[in-house]
Amino acid sequence: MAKAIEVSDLNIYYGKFHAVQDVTMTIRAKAVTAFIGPSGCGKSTFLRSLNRMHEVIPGAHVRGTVMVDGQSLYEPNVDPVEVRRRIGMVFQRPNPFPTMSIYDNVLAGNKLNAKRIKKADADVIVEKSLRGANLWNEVKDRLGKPGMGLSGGQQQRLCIARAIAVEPDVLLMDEPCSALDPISTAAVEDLIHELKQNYTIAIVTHNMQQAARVSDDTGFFNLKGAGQPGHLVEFNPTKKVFTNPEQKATEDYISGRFG
Ligand SMILES: Nc1ncnc2c1ncn2[C@@H]1O[C@H](COP(=O)(O)OP(=O)(O)OP(=O)(O)O)[C@@H](O)[C@H]1O
Repeated sequence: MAKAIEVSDLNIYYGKFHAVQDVTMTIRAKAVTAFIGPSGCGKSTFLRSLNRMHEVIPGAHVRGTVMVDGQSLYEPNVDPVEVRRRIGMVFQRPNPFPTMSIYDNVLAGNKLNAKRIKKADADVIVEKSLRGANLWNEVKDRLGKPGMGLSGGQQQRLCIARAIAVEPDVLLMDEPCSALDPISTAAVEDLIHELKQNYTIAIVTHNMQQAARVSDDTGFFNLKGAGQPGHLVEFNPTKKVFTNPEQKATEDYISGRFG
């Protein structure tokens, strides 16, 4: 079930380095939220803090709160592994498990999270997830073949199938199309559009046309200067950000005057 994420006064650190400062926003359920901004402003760091992926780096920590469905993700009694199941992630480079079949790739997350899954149940999950990722028709006759044998765009949709197979509440995507050709990019963008009917989606993208095409809300992050933390300059409906931004810095960025 799609859930909203409420972020309040979030500060993110790598050891002593303050990477992201004071972010407050609501990421709406069943909508796509894009994060844009120049390199190094903390978009990926912020995205990874939303499912506690950030803290796998030694010394990385946050101050502030991230609430999903009324529960704070950073409370001491919350299991980060469970958080990452509920809030899935798709990365820049498609990363199917190279030795696994397409079928087993889809189930990889389920097998990590559960005990044994009956074959009949597994078949249902695989078909549903591949259909959800718009990949079923292309792979249904070769489910036993390696995931690595697919094209880059198909591999990325396989990774999306793997992410949705565990039925998360939220999908985080970190530049999911940056390694893809335009046709595969269009397929993934279409898929994002369909997935938002059931999921809350947050996406980091360098491509402003992509943010404008796929997202409902956009957050523009910026840096005050080298060595300074990134911060959220503007968070508004995408239409507003791209046609009538509130902040001059946003307008400068989207019109290509810097970044
Ligand atoms: N593992 C890490 N250890 C220490 N500092 C890091 C680490 N990862 C990122 N940083 C620093 O945190 C800041 C934000 O980086 P981040 O990758 O989140 O930015 P970004 O906006 O996603 O950049 P890009 O668009 O280039 O991917 C940068 O100063 C970066 O050098």
